[in-house]
This record gives sequence, C-alpha cells and structure tokens, in this order.
Amino acid sequence: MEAALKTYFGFSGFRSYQREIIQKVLEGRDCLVVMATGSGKSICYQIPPLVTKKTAVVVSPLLSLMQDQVMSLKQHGVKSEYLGSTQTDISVSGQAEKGAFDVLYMTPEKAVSLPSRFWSNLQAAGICLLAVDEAHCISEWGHDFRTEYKQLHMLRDLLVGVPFVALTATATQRVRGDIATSLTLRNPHIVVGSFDRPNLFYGVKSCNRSMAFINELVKDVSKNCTVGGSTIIYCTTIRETEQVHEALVAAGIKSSIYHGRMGNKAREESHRSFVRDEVLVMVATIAFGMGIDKPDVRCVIHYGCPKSLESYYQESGRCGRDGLPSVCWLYYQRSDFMKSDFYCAEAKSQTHRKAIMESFMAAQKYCLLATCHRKFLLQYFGEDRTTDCGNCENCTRTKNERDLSKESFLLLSCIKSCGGRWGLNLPIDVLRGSRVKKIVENNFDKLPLHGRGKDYPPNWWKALGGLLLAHDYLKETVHDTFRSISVSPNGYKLLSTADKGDGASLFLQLTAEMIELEGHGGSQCKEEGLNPLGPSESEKISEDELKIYQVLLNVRMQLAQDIGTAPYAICGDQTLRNFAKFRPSTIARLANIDGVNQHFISHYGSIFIQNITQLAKELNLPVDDLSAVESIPAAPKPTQNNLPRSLGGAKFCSWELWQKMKFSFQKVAHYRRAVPIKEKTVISYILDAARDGCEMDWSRFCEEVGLTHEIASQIRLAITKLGSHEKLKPIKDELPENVTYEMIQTFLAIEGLGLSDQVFGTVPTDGIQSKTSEAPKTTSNGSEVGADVCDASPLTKRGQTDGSLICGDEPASKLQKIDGQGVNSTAATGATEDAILELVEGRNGVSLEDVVKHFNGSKRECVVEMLDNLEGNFLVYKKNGCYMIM
Ligand SMILES: Nc1ncnc2c1ncn2[C@@H]1O[C@H](COP(=O)(O)OP(=O)(O)OP(=O)(O)O)[C@@H](O)[C@H]1O
Repeated sequence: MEAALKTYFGFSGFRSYQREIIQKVLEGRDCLVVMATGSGKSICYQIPPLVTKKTAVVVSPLLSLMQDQVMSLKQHGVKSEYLGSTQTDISVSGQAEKGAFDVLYMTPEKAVSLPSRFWSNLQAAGICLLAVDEAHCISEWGHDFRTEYKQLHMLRDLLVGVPFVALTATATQRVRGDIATSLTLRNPHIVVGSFDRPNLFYGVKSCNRSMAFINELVKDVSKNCTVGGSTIIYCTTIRETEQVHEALVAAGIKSSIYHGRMGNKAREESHRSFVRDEVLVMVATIAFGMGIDKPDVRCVIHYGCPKSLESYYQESGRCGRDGLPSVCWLYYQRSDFMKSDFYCAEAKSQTHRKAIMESFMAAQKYCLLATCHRKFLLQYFGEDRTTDCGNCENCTRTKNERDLSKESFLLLSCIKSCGGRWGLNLPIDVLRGSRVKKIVENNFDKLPLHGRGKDYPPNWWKALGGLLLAHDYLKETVHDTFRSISVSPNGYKLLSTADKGDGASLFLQLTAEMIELEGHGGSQCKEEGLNPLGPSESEKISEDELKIYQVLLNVRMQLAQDIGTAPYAICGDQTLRNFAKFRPSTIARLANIDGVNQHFISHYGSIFIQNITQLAKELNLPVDDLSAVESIPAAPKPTQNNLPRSLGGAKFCSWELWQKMKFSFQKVAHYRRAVPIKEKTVISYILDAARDGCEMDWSRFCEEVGLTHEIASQIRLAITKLGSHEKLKPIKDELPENVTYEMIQTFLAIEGLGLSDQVFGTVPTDGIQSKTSEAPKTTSNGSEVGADVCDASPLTKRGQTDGSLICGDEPASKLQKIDGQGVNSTAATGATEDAILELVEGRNGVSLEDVVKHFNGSKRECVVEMLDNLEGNFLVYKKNGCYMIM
C-alpha cells in the first residue's frame, strides 16, 4: 500500500484513517467514511485498485469533478476514465467493462442505467470496490439531496461480494443512518474523522453589498493574487456574480465566471481556465459547489450568507486542500436571512423542507456569532470542541466584551411581553418605539418597554438577539418557513434575577457588526487584506528561494500547457516550495521529497533538476540541503500498474520479479526453484510480457542483455542485408560471435513495439552510450566507476540495480559492478546495489554507518552513491536516518 502511495501519488505516509479504510476494503468490508473536506478520502478508493489490479468504480455527482480527478490521476500514471453525458470517447464504456481502468468514475444516472451485462463483464474482469462519493446526496437530510442517489442500492444485487464504500465530508448522525440504510451497507466499518481543517482561517463580516464594498473587495482580492494561489468568490445570485466579475476584470484581475445560466461549454471553459491557472479568480454561484478539486485555492470568499452550514463547510472546504494556510471569508448582509422561502421552494418533501430551514438557520447563526467560528462549526457536526481555535476572526480580533445585561433584559422582556409568537423584528420595532399597524393592533405600543431601545439601531438589536440565541437565552422555533423567537428556560432564569432587583451582570463578546454600528469599526474589509496571518514559520522561505519557487511555478505552468493539463496535476505548490528550499540536485534527492511520484520522476525529473541546479548556481545557493533531506520522508518501491490480465503466471511472475523487484535474470531464474530455469527462458518470458503491454525499463534490460547501441546498429544492418527477420539463425550468422540470440530477440521486440527510436535513438541512447563508449573503469578503480554512476541519467541508473554495469560490448554478467575492489573481493565485502538491497531487506532499517561498516572493503562515497541510486529508483527510502526497503 505504501509503495503504491509513493509511486503513484508521491506521498510517503498515509494520513489518519486512510490505511485503516483501505485495509478494510481489501478485506471486502463495506465502509462508511465521514471525513473532513480535503482530508484525503479519495486515496481510500484510489489505492485498492492499484494494489489488487482490479477496477474501482466511483459514483460521483458532478461531471466537472470527475473530469478533474481523471486528469489528475492520469498525471499520476493511474489509468482512469469517466462515464457520463459529456464523455465523447465512445470506446470508454467498452474498455471499462473489460477492466481496462484502475479507477472508473460515473454519474449516479449512468450507474443505474448501465445494462447488467456491463456489470457482469466488469465483475468478470475484476472490480475491487464501488465507492459512492459525496454520499450525503442520498439523504433528504443532506444538503444536496439527489434522487438518483436513492437508486444506487440497485447495484448491490448486481455486484455481489463487492465492497461498497460511502464517503462524505458532511453527514450528521441522521444523514449517516440514511446513507447506510439506503445503500444497504452490511456491517459497515464506520469512520468518522474530525471535521476540523486546521489550516483554514475563518472570518465573517457584515457588509452592505454596495459598489463601494465590491471595489474594496476587489482591492483585497488583487492583493491576495500577488501573493499567489487562486481565489473563489461564491455569490448567491447570478446578478451579483456578474457584478463582482465585472469589477475584477475592470481592475485588471484575470478572472472567470461560472453560473447556471451559462451554457455547458462556457462553464467547462471557465472551469478549465481556472484549474489550469490561466485565471486567478473564479466568481461563481453555488453551481460551482462541490465541483472543484484544485488543491491550491488560497482564499474562498462567500459574498452572501450560504444556504446552509453544510454547504458553507463544503464550499469553504475547497480552500487549502493541499494543507497550506488559507483563508475563508464570509460577507453577509441581514437581508440574506430573508431567503428561507426561496431555498425551501426546492424542497421535495416536508422533511426536506424542515431540513433546509434548520441548516439555513445554522448558517445564520454562524454569521452572527461573536465567539469562535471553528468551535461552532465543529459542534454543529457533532464534534466536542471546548477550546477556542485562535485561528478565526472572532478569536484573533481584539476582544470586546461588555456587560450587556441591561440591553439583554430589555430585549428578553420585550420578547416575553409580545408573547413569543414573532420573529425578532417585531419586538425590536416595539423597543424602538414603532407604531406600525401590527404593533398598534396588538396593543404593543402600550407596553412600558415601548420606545426604550432607541439608543441602538435595529441591526444592533438583531445582533444582540443573535448572541442571546447563541448563548441559549432565546430559542427559535420553526413552523414551516416561519420562525418565532421566544425566551428559553435559561432566559427566564436570567430575567428572574432582574425581577428580584439583583440583576446579574451578563458579559458578552460584541459581534463585529455591533462594534461597527456603535461607530468603532473600520472599513468593511479588513485592513490587513484577506490574509490576516501571513505565512507560518515553517512556510517562510528566503527571498532567493522565493525567486527559485517563482521560476519553478513557470516551469510547471509551461509543462502543463505543453501537455494540456493543470499545473497542480504535475505536482503541488508545497512540493515546488520544497524544491526551492532544499534544491535537490540528483534524482535520488528529488524522489525523496514528498509529493514526488514515479511518473513525475520519469517525465519531469531531469527538467526540474536542471532548473534547480542552474538557479542555485546563479544565486550562489548550495544544493542538497542535507538537513532537509533527512527531514523529508521518502519513497517506496514502484508497483506495476498496467498489467495485462491475460499474461500467463510464469511469464508474469518473471516479469514482475525483474521489473518490479529489480532482480537480475539470473536471480529470477533461481527464484524459489529447486531446478532453476534457463536465463534465456527468463528473457523470452519478460519479452513476451513486454509485447503484452507490460511496462519495461528497456535501458536496464538492454544493459543486462548486453545490447549496446553499436550492436543494435549491427543487427539492423544484418536484417536490412537479409531483407527478413523471420528466422533468427540467418541473422545470427551474419553477426559477430559476441552477438547473442537474446540480443537479437530483444532488438526485435523493441522494433516490434515501435520503440527503437526511443531506446536506441535520442534519450536512452545517451544512457546506453555513455556507458558503452566510455573506457571501462570498473575493475581496478571502483571509485571512478562510482563517479560515473552518480552522474548517470535516471535511465542509466535504473540499469544498475542488480549491481551490473555494461562496459563496452561486454555482457553485463562479466562485469559485476564493484566499487573499489577486484571482482573477486565483491562477494566478501564489496558493495553492489544488489548486495546493499539484500542487506537493507534483511533488516528493519539500517543506517548509512551500518551499511558502510558492512561493506568494509568499499569506499564510503561509493556506498553513498549506490544508496542514492536505490533511493532514486524507489527501491529504498530513508526514515529517521535509516534506510528501509520499499
Ligand atoms: N497521505 C497523503 N499525504 C499527503 N497528501 C495527501 C494524502 N492523501 C491525500 N492528500 C492530498 O490531500 C488533498 C485532498 O485530498 P482529497 O481530494 O482526497 O480530499 P477529500 O477528502 O476527498 O475532500 P473533499 O471531501 O473536499 O472532496 C489532495 O491534494 C491530496 O493529494
């Protein structure tokens, strides 16, 4: 599992619960996973197919989300596709049912409409799980109820024995129950993680939504953009979306717009330009809700109170998914709270309507809070959080607590005197001395309290009402869409102290709105801009490092444009920051950095190393900061993914030992056999696997077979001369004696796969040639060979994992790689990569000193180089200063 995690995703360790969930799924157990937004739920269904080589089917509600995930997975070397209305490739479905994909996404509509034949075929090919992402959509109590989700249980009968995994970030106890029942989960393993997103700062402000406010907001967003990272601004109406977008464009900020009245194509284009960093800001309605998986969104702004606290959590959860500090701001205006009818209009049942009302009220409460926002959010989701977070607007702004007992007694008494049948507005109007019809008709203008609250504006009283609700002195009752406020038992207790004349003091924290209304507030947007905290200590990098980081951002952007993907799909911002900070100069050092996967190493490794070393030189900075390398956890051994499922056992096994375990032909031939098979049989097995589509390290293969660039040219010439390559013997007879059948077979296999140019042409030729054309310095002066090894390209290095080097035209087996000793001494004390691997494998963590001591006949630098090579090739990794086997 760890190997797949590092190889495909570049991560060196699982986050909380991931391992446990994957383990359960592999055991065939149903799971119900409730974990925070951005906590890494996807890995839970993405790793099992890579381990089992069977397809994982993922039901997901949004096409845009699926498309992003497919794009990202492809960049990680994971075979992935989606089925849904926007899929234009008609062959995908056919390939999918043959099990061609590791991860197959589909909409719920698609999942329930596919013929049963599709499912039986896929099951025959191999299916390791069915994941239902955003599973809260199943429940009417969830904030995004989707009727099609209710039909997913139909798949249960079609997929006998397949574990179902339901995943969501937002599910109260009631929603969890609905999910388990609706999907008929069987004895599910339930994981409920913390909802906390510690890297997110939560801020709330009241605003008036004037053009002046929008302009101020634009200024703040613009400041934020210069710091880097993307911003999403969620608006509650299409008109506001357009207004804010226009203001951003007028200010010269690259931004996109996204709302439900735009056509599919325009929306897709908008989405695409945002994920590819062509624009920095996305202004959207909640139509953009769950559909964004971009890890480097640094700021999410809600311009208006969201329709529910669940959707707020979900939408603000798009922020800082890579774990870096990020900010979430919510700007509300009191008129937002009048929208309950509008939201309830979409109710599909009475229960649904009640659920909509309840969660809308929770969102309001969140807006009006004077205490810790995070605590409130977490408590809403049932998490017992007693301490304030210190990382939200209310925790960080200067405390403004005051004895509000007098005002509170007034408001509570007025609400009580009005009979507790109204909302907050009427009693407040009474306090402020209004004589509107409703007040006069009910004789409330005769109350002694009438007109006693003129010192404060209505919104101040409303804010106080919000505080008293939050502190449980008032209670709110919902009747359909109408809400009434009455005094709670706690409130009566408080009032009774006033009646007795010994009125208790009531110290409450004033909300930002109250302070502003009292005339002490500053501008509506924060003076510090949107980011009140700045980078944390560990986040800080020097000015020079920042320069490198910015160049690397451009390199990544260019690469992404060239291959038509999103920059984040290549690697994350944090990974680039670590490159800038630690400046790895070798593939091994690069591979050691978190977030670097095998696909990255093989496709972009050398480009980044080139840039990093060049920039470090220009800026006079050292490379390979050793303390950093120690501190960054590292890498597991690669797992092969594209396994043809038709390949016979012996062939597959030989290929797996050679390619995955990096065994030599000889070692494969002897592996667990009383009577070893012939090496030439091993070679032909592996070549068959390659023809069958298995991934191959051709550079290493050629080295081991002894097929050099020169020999390849000779073979090509011989074939041209003969005009045929049907029979091997005539070709062999045309060639010098040292050219073996195995070399010819290898050459023909490479030709047959159309890889000649790649293997013998540009890039790999360098790798092979550099080894073949240089004088063999191996036998007498190993340290020089060591130096060659260090400088070799990744392709060349991979060829050395069994300890062999090709020198000249000599077959590899004759030139066992040594490092300072003669061939004869190698077995005793000389280090080879193979021997080091064996040593590491046999122990649970071995330090560099131990390895050096063990190979006491070898030079320390050579051992270090070999270990570096092994790290770069994802065969060993370093943890707490010890080398471990992947
Ligand atoms: N073990 C890990 N180590 C480091 N990063 C990880 C790990 N697992 C996941 N991540 C990263 O965390 C981020 C969020 O992961 P993911 O998209 O799976 O979140 P999620 O739980 O599905 O969130 P949401 O509910 O919001 O969709 C991604 O950028 C992912 O690459």
